[in-house]
Amino acid sequence: MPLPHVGEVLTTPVPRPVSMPGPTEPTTPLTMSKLSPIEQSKRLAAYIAVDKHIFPEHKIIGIGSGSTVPYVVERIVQQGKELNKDRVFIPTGFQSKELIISSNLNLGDVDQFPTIDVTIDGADEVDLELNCIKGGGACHLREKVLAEAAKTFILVADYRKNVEYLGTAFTPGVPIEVVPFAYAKVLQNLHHVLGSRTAALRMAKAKAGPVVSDNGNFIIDAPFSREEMMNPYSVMARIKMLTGVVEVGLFCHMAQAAYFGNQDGSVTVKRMEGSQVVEEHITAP
Ligand SMILES: O=C[C@H](O)[C@H](O)[C@H](O)COP(=O)(O)O
Repeated sequence: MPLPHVGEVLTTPVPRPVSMPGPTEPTTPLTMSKLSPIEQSKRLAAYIAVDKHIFPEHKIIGIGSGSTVPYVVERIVQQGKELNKDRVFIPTGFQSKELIISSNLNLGDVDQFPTIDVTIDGADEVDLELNCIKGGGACHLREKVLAEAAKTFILVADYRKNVEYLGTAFTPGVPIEVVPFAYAKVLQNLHHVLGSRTAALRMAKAKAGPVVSDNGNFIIDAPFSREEMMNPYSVMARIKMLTGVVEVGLFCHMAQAAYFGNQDGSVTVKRMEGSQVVEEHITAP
């Protein structure tokens, strides 16, 4: 599949649920669909990230979680059955597992494939150095394993997630997965030792009691000050030292690039070039 160039008009079939068969679809400019502006920007970021990073030689592909990732899978499906028949897709949780199955893609797991060619995932926020907060959907343990397993780890998001410092727009705090029997002690340590005074157990919305992750664990959301979040690696390391913590939703120095769909139909790309992050804009009218 040819890569889009800066300024190129991207055209694509009108989106439909990936599992829904249909006649040959008309080609419509990406930004002229019936999706809301936010959904359009998510889709734009996802499509360009797939076009730029998922090549025919990539056979083991990690699929992240969240509301942007369905567009990643949609674009992968558009690469065609011939390319996808020899590929294996590794999910980061229940949602992406269902997505892979319903898209008729081959499902695998990271214990069979501990080395992944490319993982593409969403993010709750991404900072200037490509550090990010993940775990707004409680999937960050598996997501981090798949990010580490990947030769290339790519983030996709809409423009609201593109920030200077983590914790700017995503305010619930750092998601922390903890083993259930240790949650009260971890909370106490967060409040009194690490100074996250409002850290709280994440409660379920349509169930009495706490959110339970795909791994059977609880989630704590722990806010930290702007000053502390300017050094997310240090925050992550201190949380990770607390006994009972399984994983922290701060991904530091892991992503090679992040794609943000903008409201004007362009995509902002931040990518590592050596040890520097460079930024460019791709226009997809
Ligand atoms: O646990 C959830 C994941 O880290 C998601 O990738 C993250 O919350 C972003 O999701 P969305 O694309 O829906 O904003």
